[in-house]
Amino acid sequence: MPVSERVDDREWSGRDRERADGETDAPADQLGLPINELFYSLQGEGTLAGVPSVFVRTSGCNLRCWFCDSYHTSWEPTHAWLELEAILEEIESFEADHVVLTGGEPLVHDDSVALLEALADRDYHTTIETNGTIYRDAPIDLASISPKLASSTPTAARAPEGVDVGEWERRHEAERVDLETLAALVETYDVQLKFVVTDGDDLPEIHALLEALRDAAAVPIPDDDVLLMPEGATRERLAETRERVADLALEYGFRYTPRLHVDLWNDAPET
Ligand SMILES: C[S@@+](CC[C@H](N)C(=O)[O-])C[C@H]1O[C@@H](n2cnc3c(N)ncnc32)[C@H](O)[C@@H]1O
Ligand SMILES: Nc1nc2[nH]cc(C(=O)O)c2c(=O)[nH]1
Ligand code: SF4
Ligand SMILES: [Mg+2]
Repeated sequence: MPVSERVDDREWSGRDRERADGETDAPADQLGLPINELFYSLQGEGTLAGVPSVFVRTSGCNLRCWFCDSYHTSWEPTHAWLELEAILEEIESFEADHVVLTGGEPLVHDDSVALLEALADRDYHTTIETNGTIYRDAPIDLASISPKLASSTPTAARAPEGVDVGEWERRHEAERVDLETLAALVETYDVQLKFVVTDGDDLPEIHALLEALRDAAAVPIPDDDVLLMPEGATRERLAETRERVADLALEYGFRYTPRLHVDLWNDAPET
């Protein structure tokens, strides 16, 4: 049965809820993670686009992008809490060399490190999809960092349908960029910086962020590691944004990344 269809049989304790918001982690006595879905697909984004990979999607995020294409890991987190051994068993049931750990924000969870260590022991290539606000020391082959721009911040006028953004406008805005953390990530790991772009208004902020990060980091950050990704969780929306974003990549000399999985399977779960 797909993990996303399993019902978490534990009560939603206060602690679970906190964890889903990304503030605490799993019970100290068991290694495990809140898993929203676990599936086999083609990497749809970034420099490894097209590579068959197992995706492990943790639940819970410290941010709330208005456009989040994984609503059930951020705005309304749902999950089955799986022990590490069960997660590894499920991963190993697929024929894949690549594992992508994503979320939600996978780095809010202490046990993401234990999972990455277990995957490295088994010789998997690991990619982590992260918003770049949390640093952890772990065996990561590619840190796929997607720093969040001002255009991601939820407001009363720009929120998922039926959602009251409440304190999240302030909280998201306060936490979405942490230069020191970004610098530590780029100094430690092979990285790609994957910006979600809607239109040309996003470019000055990308340039300013890159300039500040290049000042803060002790390693060079070539433009080749900077990718512009069109905003859009559906084929319909991508049809509006992708050509504009491709033109911006050409104009400014950054890479463009498609969202292959959206082209192929639209917004279907487990793709
Ligand atoms: C759901 S996030 C999970 C990982 C992490 N929280 C992050 O934001 O990088 C996975 C990727 O999808 C991107 N993403 C989310 N919603 C999107 C949308 N509507 N259009 C384009 N990219 C989106 C994120 O920027 C990130 O690169
Ligand atoms: N196919 C596919 N590729 C992806 N690359 C990053 C994803 C993510 O949600 O982090 C993702 C995803 O959800 N599906
Ligand atoms: S940081 Fe990632 S998971 Fe969190 S709300 Fe934004 S896109 Fe969604
Ligand atoms: Mg996705």
